[in-house]
Amino acid sequence: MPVIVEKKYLHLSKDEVTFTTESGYTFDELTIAYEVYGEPDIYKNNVVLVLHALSGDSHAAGKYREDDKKAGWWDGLIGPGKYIDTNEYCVICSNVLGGCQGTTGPSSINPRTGKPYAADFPKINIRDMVRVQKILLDKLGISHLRAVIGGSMGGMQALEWAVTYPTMMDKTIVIAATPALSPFNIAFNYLGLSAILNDPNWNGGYYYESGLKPDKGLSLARMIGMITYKSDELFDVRFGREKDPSGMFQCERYMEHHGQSFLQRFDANTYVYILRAMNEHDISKPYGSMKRALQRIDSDVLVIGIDTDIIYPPKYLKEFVSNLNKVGGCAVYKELSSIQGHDSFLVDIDLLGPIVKSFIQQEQTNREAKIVEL
Ligand SMILES: CC(=O)SCCNC(=O)CCNC(=O)[C@H](O)C(C)(C)COP(=O)(O)OP(=O)(O)OC[C@H]1O[C@@H](n2cnc3c(N)ncnc32)[C@H](O)[C@@H]1OP(=O)(O)O
Ligand SMILES: N[C@@H](CCO)C(=O)O
Repeated sequence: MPVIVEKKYLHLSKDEVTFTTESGYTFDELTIAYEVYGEPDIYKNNVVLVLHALSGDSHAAGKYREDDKKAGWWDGLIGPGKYIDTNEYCVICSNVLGGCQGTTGPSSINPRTGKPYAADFPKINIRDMVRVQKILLDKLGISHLRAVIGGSMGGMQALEWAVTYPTMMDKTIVIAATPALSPFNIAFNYLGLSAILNDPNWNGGYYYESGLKPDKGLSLARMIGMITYKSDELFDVRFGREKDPSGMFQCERYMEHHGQSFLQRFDANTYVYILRAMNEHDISKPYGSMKRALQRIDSDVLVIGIDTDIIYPPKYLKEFVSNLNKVGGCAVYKELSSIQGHDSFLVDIDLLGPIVKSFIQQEQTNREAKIVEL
């Protein structure tokens, strides 16, 4: 029997919104889409905040209806008796600011114009996303987190959480992400951005009312992204050089499928805003140096790399762990060995799950003892 879950919305009206982006825009209204799995304990001390990646959403686990074709994107990890056991923990996941799955984003109606924000949506960054999640937790009365966890852009948010609100969580789990986005990733993102921005229907982002969407650009951007989330070995094993009856390579069909199906669930403006937010990701920015940013981290940190990840190679993740420990942090590195590439964290749940489970359950390091040791 699937766990039936409900998507909820926190709507903040003009009188209630106090959120200003780092770029200086104050929203007149804000909606945050979120889901909750499990129950908070009486002290609300068992909450795990899950942060989604680029194309994810608040639907991390369960099904909305029994006959849904698919469950949430981390359903293998989260649920009763699963690695993040919702009999023990209360898991919360929300759609990011700028998203297109219920939280205010470029396709939402701008109350100042009565039309979608489109390119009038303000510039956002990963810290803005995190500050909006903090508003949600405040409204839910949650002031302490057992853990924050996320992969890829979710890992960037987890890091920002650890630096921005360092005493709020016991544990931070960062999967396949780095403290600042690498130039290699920025270059790949440039291809995705170029695909959308050069689509004849782009119209500077103001395409909602024309009925003509920049679908070609968005599907090309997704296909470019998909290659970076996989691995050479995976494609070799899965598709080889096989063709379908029409003469198309299976790997080409696969790309085509993902490019087309993305159009059913994603908005081109959200893609552009989120890629730009990822490009700016750098936890050191508000603090003047990486060392100062790392010194703020107070939680135990688990960093998980993937040996075949071409966009977040393990060497950067190990370097981050080493730098954090050098400034008195308490970080460990674990690696998944998988042919799945970057997407391993979404696919290899039985490799990832035991590592996550034991880390969340472990006692938090005694920080006072640590300070004395230093
Ligand atoms: C952390 C986050 O929040 S991310 C949110 C989750 N992300 C997504 O849902 C994004 C879309 N999905 C994906 O990227 C992947 O499905 C993952 C990463 C979630 C899982 O990866 P995998 O289990 O390897 O799935 P895979 O990459 O094979 O994709 C399966 C799809 O490809 C299709 N497919 C597989 N082989 C072929 C082929 N030769 N030709 C055409 N289509 C193919 C399948 O029919 C299936 O289609 P469907 O998704 O429409 O049902
Ligand atoms: N494949 C995942 C991870 C990207 O980093 C996604 O689409 O969000």
